[in-house]
Amino acid sequence: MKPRQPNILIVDDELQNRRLLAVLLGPEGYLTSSAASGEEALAAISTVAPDLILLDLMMPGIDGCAVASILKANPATAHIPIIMVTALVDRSARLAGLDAGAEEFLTKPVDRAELWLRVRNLLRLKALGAIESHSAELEQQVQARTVELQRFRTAMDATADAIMLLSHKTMRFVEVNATACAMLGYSRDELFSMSPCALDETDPQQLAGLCDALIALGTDTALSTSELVRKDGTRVQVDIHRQAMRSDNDWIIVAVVRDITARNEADRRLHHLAHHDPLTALPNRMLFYATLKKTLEVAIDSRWKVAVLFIDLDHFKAVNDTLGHMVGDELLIQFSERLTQCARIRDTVGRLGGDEFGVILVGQEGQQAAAVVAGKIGAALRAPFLLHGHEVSVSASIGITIHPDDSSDPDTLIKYADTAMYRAKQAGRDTYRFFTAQMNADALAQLDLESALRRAIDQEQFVLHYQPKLQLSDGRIAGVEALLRWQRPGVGLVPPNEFIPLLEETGLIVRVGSWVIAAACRQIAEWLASSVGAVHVAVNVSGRQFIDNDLDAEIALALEKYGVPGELLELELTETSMMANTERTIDILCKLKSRGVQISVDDFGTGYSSLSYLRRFPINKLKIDIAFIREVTTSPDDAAIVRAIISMARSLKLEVVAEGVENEMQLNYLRRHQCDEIQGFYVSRPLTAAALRELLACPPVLNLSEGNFARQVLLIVDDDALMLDMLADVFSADGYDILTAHSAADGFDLLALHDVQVILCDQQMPGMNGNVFLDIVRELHPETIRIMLSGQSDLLPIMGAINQGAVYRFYSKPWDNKLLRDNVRAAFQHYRAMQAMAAAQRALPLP
Ligand SMILES: Nc1nc2c(ncn2[C@@H]2O[C@H](COP(=O)(O)OP(=O)(O)OP(=O)(O)O)[C@@H](O)[C@H]2O)c(=O)[nH]1
Repeated sequence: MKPRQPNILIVDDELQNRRLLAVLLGPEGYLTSSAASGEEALAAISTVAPDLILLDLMMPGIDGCAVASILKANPATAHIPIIMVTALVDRSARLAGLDAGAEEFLTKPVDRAELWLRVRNLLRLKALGAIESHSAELEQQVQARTVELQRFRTAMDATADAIMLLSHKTMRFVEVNATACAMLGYSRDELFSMSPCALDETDPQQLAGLCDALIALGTDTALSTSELVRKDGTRVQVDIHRQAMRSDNDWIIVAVVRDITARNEADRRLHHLAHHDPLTALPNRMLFYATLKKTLEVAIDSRWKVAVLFIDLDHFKAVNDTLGHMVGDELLIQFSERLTQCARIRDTVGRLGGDEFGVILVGQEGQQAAAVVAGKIGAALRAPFLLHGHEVSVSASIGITIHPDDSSDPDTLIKYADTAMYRAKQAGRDTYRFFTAQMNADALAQLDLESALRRAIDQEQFVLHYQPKLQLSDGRIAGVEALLRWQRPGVGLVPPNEFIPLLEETGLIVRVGSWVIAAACRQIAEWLASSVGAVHVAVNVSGRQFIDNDLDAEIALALEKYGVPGELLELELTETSMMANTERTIDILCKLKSRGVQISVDDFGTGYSSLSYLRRFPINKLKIDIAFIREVTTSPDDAAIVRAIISMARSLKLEVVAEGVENEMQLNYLRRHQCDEIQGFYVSRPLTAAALRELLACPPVLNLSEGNFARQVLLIVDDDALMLDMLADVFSADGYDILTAHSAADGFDLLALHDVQVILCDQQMPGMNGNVFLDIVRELHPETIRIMLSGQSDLLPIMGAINQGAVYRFYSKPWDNKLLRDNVRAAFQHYRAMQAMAAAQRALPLP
């Protein structure tokens, strides 16, 4: 290649000089151009930069020094060598030229040889400088590239994904990052030297095909999920993004490889969590349902039977309430383990929610197998559970449905099993029930009843009936309890036990409860304004009314609306509803009490209340549950409970009302034991408002025999009528009220009716003998003095009775009249002494 001819710019204001210099340089192979002034020179240089400038020092306008200064100050022109040409010989002019940046000087007239020499040398020097700066530039570029490469490597190595660059031409890796080495267990060099096919067990042809497809894709990325083999033979699951990139005359396949083991594991765990119950690890309702659906599909094809067991723990809430949720949780865990052991491997056990579990049984037998498993579950629960140091026994109620007998639809089967479980609960729990068509009909009837109840609320089909309560101190009506009745169109009056549980269950009780409060207040106001006057009305409130409603505000509103004083309204709530939400209930009750509203605890004795617990509630009354009143005159246990409740109420300064009193015996017994009020059929059945008005206008006169301790009442019990007469004769002169009974049963009735103090009883009686009778009397009427008369020589049973405290004295027949009379007199004295002592103790202040 021919070297480029250097281009020299001659700047001089004298044409002669310019021509001369051009002539001198031409033969040496230089190209020349010229400028007649400094301004012209600067303009020319800005267009084409010359390789060298011959610059006249003295010029009009911009002189040589100024031109040199301008050029050297500009980085684009600073490298152009300048030879200053001057006629001046003085030193100061040369220095000014050098200061301005000129490299050389030539003196006019110019010597040809000197000119060539200077020009050549300067051009050489310039070329040398250019090379140096070029190589410095190259060096800089290489350094920058190295830094860039290093940065790229570092970035690649710092990437969590493996990055592998594959040459299409050589089918070898040309670059891999540290993550790739760590992921696969190979060093960089090992990866460079091996075939990529070894990593995913493809063959070279497959790999080539893959690369060709990528190249055809252009700039698009392809994603695939695959498994790579590590150096140690283990496998790693990966997502690979691949892209082909042009590189000179080759293609580089860039593969970004992500280890998805952790993600797959997280997906698996998430899937497990979504389908399993975290507490017991059993399939949850969703998976249980899906499994049942699949099982049914297979069963329909293969004519198998499928049984669904719906299992609900009995009284599980009590475990939570008494021992806490942690213990409840532990019970659910241990229960699920026992349940799983009752099923076979092919069966499915799941937790449907709360304390509800399900089992799917598949097989030929259906009903039989289901009964066996239900029995096994019942048996597995017999052994108590040890829960955080507490021994707890539980049972379960189980409902069973069978495909194809009951249904082949998963939803329906579960629903029917639930219905059957409910029946098992109703049958007393700890048992199982198969679903029957009747249950279905009942369930539908239940639904029907529910919608009828909703209509009843909207159409105000409810009425209140009123049952009076009698004050035992004076026999007057103390107040009434308002009882809800449903006048169902086309049906008549529906008994409360047929609809109140459903009102509770559906939550409708809150709306109905509000209606009851308003209706009771309206009725009180109506009576107040009439001749009837003030009547205390008690209404029942459900626990849900405390939770779902602002009960205090609601009652305040009703009292105000009807202008009723709070004192005439009483709320009855059960122990169980008080226990449910203690703090809120106490708060609301305190507010109500401050309005004068009376509070009584209904069905007392059936819940779990303790004395200390009761003290926290602002209550006025306890209502003893009917269950204890029914046999209060014959059952020592019931009598003991009733007496204990009355004495507890006394100590807490609460009034006591007995529910369900049906006869005179119960009335007298309760009266003698200081019960304040009674309610029950013996007083009156529940009445309509109109009937009650009549009753209040003309109150019943009840026979309330006077409790007079001055009277001395002696009860003589003997099945032999002659003996009875003889004994009555013996005491006729002693001034006692003598009662005679021919049997133990008669004796109980008389004891309930009268304030008997001393009992004389024959030992040998048909039915209940004297020993048993007096033993029961000891518990029913512990204050009585009991004397046994016996014609038998066997003293053992009598001694036993004396030792147990049932018998105070014993006499054998025939008796000595005087001795017997003396002893009976002593017995009455003993009775009086005991009563005086008990009264003195009662008078002591409470500890
Ligand atoms: N500890 C605990 N309790 C739960 C859990 N899930 C629900 N419960 C409670 O389980 C109880 C279920 O009560 P129910 O089945 O309605 O009533 P029950 O006391 O078992 O009475 P019956 O079923 O009528 O015999 C409720 O008190 C729930 O608060 C749980 O995961 N852990």
